[in-house]
Amino acid sequence: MIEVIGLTKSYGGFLAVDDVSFTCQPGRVTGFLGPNGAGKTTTMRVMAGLTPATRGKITIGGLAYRDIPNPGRHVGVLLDASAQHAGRTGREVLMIGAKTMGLPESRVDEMLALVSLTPTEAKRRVRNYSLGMRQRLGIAHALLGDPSVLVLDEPANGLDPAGIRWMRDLLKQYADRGGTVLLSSHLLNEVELIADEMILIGRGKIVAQGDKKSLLAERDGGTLVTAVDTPALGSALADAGLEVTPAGEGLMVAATTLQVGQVAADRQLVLTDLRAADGGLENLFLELTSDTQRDDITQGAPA
Ligand SMILES: Nc1ncnc2c1ncn2[C@@H]1O[C@H](COP(=O)(O)OP(=O)(O)OP(=O)(O)O)[C@@H](O)[C@H]1O
Repeated sequence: MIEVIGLTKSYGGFLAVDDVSFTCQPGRVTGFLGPNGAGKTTTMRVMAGLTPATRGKITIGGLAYRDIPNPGRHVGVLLDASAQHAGRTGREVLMIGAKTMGLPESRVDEMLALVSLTPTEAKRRVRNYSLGMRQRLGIAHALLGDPSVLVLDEPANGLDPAGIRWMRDLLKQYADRGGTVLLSSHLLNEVELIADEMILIGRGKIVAQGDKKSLLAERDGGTLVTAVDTPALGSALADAGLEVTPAGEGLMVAATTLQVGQVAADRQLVLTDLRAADGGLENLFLELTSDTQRDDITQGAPA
């Protein structure tokens, strides 16, 4: 379990992360979402002991990262896939990791196979890797010590659609086996299918958090409906006391799909479309972060 407790990180007078608290549970994939510069990487850097917190703390399994013995055996971290030594081969990168953690060479081969880096690719120097290959190598490195917690910053960056699906399946299976996963992204649709829990951050502050279903359910979505005779349906819905507004070809109704379908059935009106207007997570994300976007450069300048 990862616990972030009242984390604040300032650079000079600039607050990059402002009193952030959340928990990542075992068996769940937690998506850490926010626009560019929201504070995701900063939070993860504190998590991995790379930068000290100004206030508050982060514990993993009850301990600060720096206090975990042989941390790679407990926490797999991928913060910047391009941060590897460019002159080393992929295999060498993993071999050094394995030696540091006291793992056998066979573990390196297992991980290379897991992330689909071929023996020929593994012998190539990292400087000649594509971004997608670097991400795969980074994921292999994070998984090397068979940790129970994974912290991944923008792991889908540079992966092609098949690669994104592969990663999604890998992380889901990892969580299904009881692992804790925290992954960040500034692109919602990338994590929408992976994450069970969502932490939305904007301008260093958490703007929403919870499981994906309840985040969506909290919204006053309404129903989008279209009929063969849409004007007749509009009158029927208004007669039933429901609030109706035109929306494209159809109508937006402040009611559930069941209520709308019932009115249509009572009047024997044929529907061509009936769906909950949840707006998708992308809209939720834009809505929740709209007033926390870094569009004010005078506030965005670190001291
Ligand atoms: N070492 C530093 N010194 C000064 N400011 C910093 C430093 N590191 C990060 N910041 C600032 O803190 C803010 C948050 O940055 P961070 O990298 O955590 O954002 P992010 O959410 O990961 O964004 P992105 O999606 O673009 O990666 C930014 O305004 C950034 O410029």
